Formats: sequence, structure tokens, C-alpha cells
Amino acid sequence: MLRSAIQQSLRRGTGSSASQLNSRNFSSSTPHRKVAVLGAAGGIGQSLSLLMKLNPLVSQLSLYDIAGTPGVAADVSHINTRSQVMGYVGEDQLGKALEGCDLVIIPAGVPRKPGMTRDDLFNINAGIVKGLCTAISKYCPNALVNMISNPVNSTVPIASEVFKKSGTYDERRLFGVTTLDVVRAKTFYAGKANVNVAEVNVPVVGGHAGITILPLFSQATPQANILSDEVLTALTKRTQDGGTEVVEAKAGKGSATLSMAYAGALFADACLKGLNGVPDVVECSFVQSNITELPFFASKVRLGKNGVEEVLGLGALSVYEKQGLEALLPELKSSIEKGIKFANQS
Ligand SMILES: NC(=O)C1=CN([C@@H]2O[C@H](COP(=O)(O)OP(=O)(O)OC[C@H]3O[C@@H](n4cnc5c(N)ncnc54)[C@H](O)[C@@H]3O)[C@@H](O)[C@H]2O)C=CC1
Ligand SMILES: O=C([O-])CC(=O)C(=O)O
Repeated sequence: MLRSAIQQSLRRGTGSSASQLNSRNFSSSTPHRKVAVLGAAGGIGQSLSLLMKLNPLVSQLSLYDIAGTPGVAADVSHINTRSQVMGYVGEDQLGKALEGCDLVIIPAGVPRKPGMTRDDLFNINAGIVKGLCTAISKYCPNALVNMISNPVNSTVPIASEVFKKSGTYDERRLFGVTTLDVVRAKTFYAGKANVNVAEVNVPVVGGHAGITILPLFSQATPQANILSDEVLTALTKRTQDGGTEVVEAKAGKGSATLSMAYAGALFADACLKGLNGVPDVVECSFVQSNITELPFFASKVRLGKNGVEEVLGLGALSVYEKQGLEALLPELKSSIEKGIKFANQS
């Protein structure tokens, strides 16, 4: 839907009035949906705000940051699509930004520089996420939360503890966004398997950092060409190191923003479809889970009117993937515990 909305908007160009676009982009039965982007003036936030403005499922787009949002909101608001855009700046306005939200997307926080791990962002981002989730529990406790801020393996457990403390936790509504891992796995697989990237599907499970990212190429579709073990190992490693590849290429100017905004917009669109009752919406996400011994784990998840409808199992794994799963558990466990500890001691 997102892709076709972008294509339709671009095709129509400047000739259409907002009301014409509105009537073509969504039917009168499309529910009202308020979506907030927290960190909207940042590298991811700006592009994600643009993409959410193009999504006809959004009726109100609330852009919040500690600085710079009035400009971003004014800019995006001129695009002639359905949603009304509001910009909010500074903590005083956070409540207004969140009130009545159906979905809150969080790309607020510092990005990596070369030589850093995602866990090196913990000291700054843990506090940011904790503050934002405290406000969510107060102003929109029923919203779905899409956590982009790193380290996702810890920020999602932090959010869960904040919500538990405020008595608003519903595990079905909290998602760590791992869609960029899936986007990368699809792109890299299509290149090696020489298949049409638009048809490719690859589940990615585990977490969102280094070896905790486990693409399941044995389950990739279409399985058009047999890939050697050597190629599968290289594909796995490239997917796991995809973030670092971008951080190094940007050479100190941040991490993935454009591909992340695309991935974030895809995942948000899936959440909105689920809320609206579209059947069989399945995406990978880092959620509360009992498919392994860990309390949070990324896997395929069926989305519905209340968020997570079903956490799907891992399916059959190759020997190589089983080894990868065993290897990732200790690191993921310790990142989860670090987040839980932080939320409960500070
Ligand atoms: N889950 C994933 O796959 C990915 C996650 N990320 C993570 O996303 C985060 C953001 O990355 P970028 O957009 O590149 O960073 P950025 O520095 O360009 O933007 C971050 C924005 O957050 C804002 N911010 C800081 N504190 C805030 C607060 N308390 N409330 C609201 N906004 C606040 C900043 O003012 C800034 O505009 C980083 O933690 C990064 O590691 C990045 C790429 C992929
Ligand atoms: O690598 C980073 O720091 C940002 C990120 O999570 C990604 O690109 O996957």
C-alpha cells in the first residue's frame, strides 16, 4: 500500500488538489489514525515523516523532537495527502504530541560513529527512551510502539519495564523494529540468488546487533538457485554487519537513515493494516516471546487489531542456523538484562 501510495502521489504531480488526492487515496471507511514520530527532526525522523505523510492510512501525523520540528512539520505539511501534520518541540509539548495516538514510532537518540557498537549508545539512548516511554504510558497507553532507537536489544526491554511500572504494559503493543535487517537480507539474497528482489522473502530472527541478527536463508523464497555454504556464510555476515557497513561509509556522519526510514515506514504500515483488521499481516519484529528461553526475541509475528496476534515459531533451521542461534543467545540475554536492570534502578 505504501509503495502504491508513493507511486500514485508522484504520478499525480502538482495537478491534484488535496481533496482530490484524499478521495482517491482512501475510502471514507478508512479509520482515523494518529501516528507520532518521536525524534522527527533527525536523520531517520525526517525521511520517515515524509514517508508517513505519503501513507493514506494516516489521518493525523504528529512530529515531535527536542528541536527543529516546526520546520520539518511545515515542510511536510505542504504535501497534498490525507494527513494533517502538527509539529511539537520540547518536553512541554510531548503530551500534546502523544494524546490520542494509535501508533508511536521512536527514532529518537544518538547514532553510531565508526568503531562503536550499538551497545555503546546505551548510556545516552536508554535515558531518552525511558523518558519517552514514561510519557507514552501517561498520554497514549493504548498506542502501538515501534522502537527504532538503539540498542534495540535493550531499549525494548527498557520500554517494557517502564510500561509495567506504570501499569500500562501490554506485550502485544511493543515492537522492536528489525525490518531493516529483513530489507537488507532480501536485497543481498536477491543479488546472489539472481532472483527478482520484489518477490524475495527472508525471515530474520534473534535481535538487532551483530551476531544476534540471524537471517534464515534456508527459508528464503524463491529458492531458485542453490547457494554454496560459502555464499550463505558471506550473506549472513553481510546482513549482520549491514549497519556497520553504512556507519563506515558515512565516516562519522551517522548510521543508516534513508534505508531505515523506508524499513520503519514499511513496518508502521503493517502495524496500521493490522489495527485496521487487514488479515494475514506478518512481519519480523523483536517482541516479547516464548519461542526461545529469552523473554524477547525477533521472529515472524502476525499483526492484528491489538498489535501482536501471534508470535510465529522459528520453523526448520539448517545446521548453520542452529549454530548461529546457540551463539547469539548469551549476548542477547545480557543485552535484555542490561535494559531491564537500567529501567529498574534509575
Ligand atoms: N532499529 C534500527 O534498525 C535502526 C536504528 N537506528 C537508531 O535510530 C536512532 C536515531 O538515528 P538517527 O536518526 O540517525 O539520529 P539523529 O541524531 O540524526 O536523530 C536523532 C534525533 O533524536 C532527537 N532526540 C534526542 N533526544 C530526544 C528526546 N528526548 N526526545 C525526542 N527526540 C530526541 C534528536 O534531536 C535528533 O533529531 C539511533 O539510536 C540509531 O542507532 C538507526 C538505524 C537503524
Ligand atoms: O548500525 C547502526 O548503528 C544502525 C542500525 O541499527 C542499522 O543500520 O542496522
